[in-house]
Amino acid sequence: MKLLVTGGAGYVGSVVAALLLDAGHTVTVLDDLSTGHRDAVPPGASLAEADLTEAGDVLDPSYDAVLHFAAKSLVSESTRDPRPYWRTNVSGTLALLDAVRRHGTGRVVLSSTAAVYGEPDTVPVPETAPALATNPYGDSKLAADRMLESWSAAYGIGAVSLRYFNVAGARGRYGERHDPETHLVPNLLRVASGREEHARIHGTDYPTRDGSAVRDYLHVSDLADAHLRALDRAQPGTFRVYNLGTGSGCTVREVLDAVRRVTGHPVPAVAGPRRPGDPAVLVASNERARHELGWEPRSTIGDIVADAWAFARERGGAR
Ligand SMILES: NC(=O)c1ccc[n+]([C@@H]2O[C@H](COP(=O)([O-])OP(=O)(O)OC[C@H]3O[C@@H](n4cnc5c(N)ncnc54)[C@H](O)[C@@H]3O)[C@@H](O)[C@H]2O)c1
Ligand SMILES: O=c1ccn([C@@H]2O[C@H](COP(=O)(O)OP(=O)(O)O[C@H]3O[C@H](CO)[C@H](O)[C@H](O)[C@H]3O)[C@@H](O)[C@H]2O)c(=O)[nH]1
Repeated sequence: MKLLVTGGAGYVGSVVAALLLDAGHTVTVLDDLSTGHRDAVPPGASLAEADLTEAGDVLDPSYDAVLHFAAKSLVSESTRDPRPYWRTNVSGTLALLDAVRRHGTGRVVLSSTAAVYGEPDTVPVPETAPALATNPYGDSKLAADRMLESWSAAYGIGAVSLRYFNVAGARGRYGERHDPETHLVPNLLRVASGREEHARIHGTDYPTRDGSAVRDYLHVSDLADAHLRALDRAQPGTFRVYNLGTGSGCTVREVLDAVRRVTGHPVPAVAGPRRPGDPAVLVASNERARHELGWEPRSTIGDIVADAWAFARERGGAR
């Protein structure tokens, strides 16, 4: 297939773009390089350095599908300064979907997020859980999700929304390079590599087995595999949502233990207050993705940390 990958210079988009190329697809990356990196675009893909609002100039009728990763995605930043979130995640998605309609692109796969569920009552969280986002990031991603649903119903697009839980790990030379970095695994590895003195545990008074928050950490390679399956199964005029996670969670302290074990470094950590807006427990129910996509996540938290550590060392971040 001929594919447009928005956000393909970013973390998840670059991993998926590399896998799509390996599978024999033709890939154009549309990215403004605001949080992505030119050298993260896999060789073999062409780069259109453009804003999402310029998607109409990049897409043309020869494309079979769009995989849409480009977004602003930091929860706390979205609370402090929501405008870029509505602009990129909603206006940008609208411009992209306008281009999709105009050029008759048949399929769209959207990166969505567990943040659309806010603080869910039911854990593991099924796709049928109420979407009650609790911050502008989640609200804006939910709006994009609903936009795509309406596009599918009205214009016959085969559409899939993949709601990721916590993505981590690396695939070879493709991994997480955010600045600032807020995610747990790369933050812990910065301490292991001697670039930071100590890690921070955001909250130790959650009602969980050790008091720290529980998340469902999914290897980025398992996540990428789900995209190829979703792309393959998208049916004209159908919109389908899938939660993507392993179905079980780790506490922050358990991830810290995995990092100490894998790296062999002590990784000192200090306990701090909860980060505002963080739910206690977020774990995916992945039954729908297993049954309908034939998807099975394979990696453990140990594999995730080992691959992220190899990536960090390759980039010269280790002592
Ligand atoms: N990383 C996670 O844990 C996680 C979890 C849930 C959902 N997601 C979703 O996955 C997607 C990718 O996340 P990521 O972690 O790879 O983020 P990232 O910041 O690494 O990648 C986003 C990419 O989009 C590009 N971009 C941003 N705004 C743009 C614009 N207006 N026009 C063109 N390009 C633009 C950036 O330059 C970057 O390359 C996002 O949609 C995010 O909401 C990520
Ligand atoms: O240095 C750190 C970083 C994180 N945490 C904790 O570790 C857990 C995971 O935090 P991350 O920042 O790695 O990930 P989030 O769960 O906050 O965010 C992820 O899940 C969200 C859904 O709620 C969004 O989808 C978002 O894009 C995605 O990165 C949280 O309990 C957080 O408080 C720490 O204790 N110390």
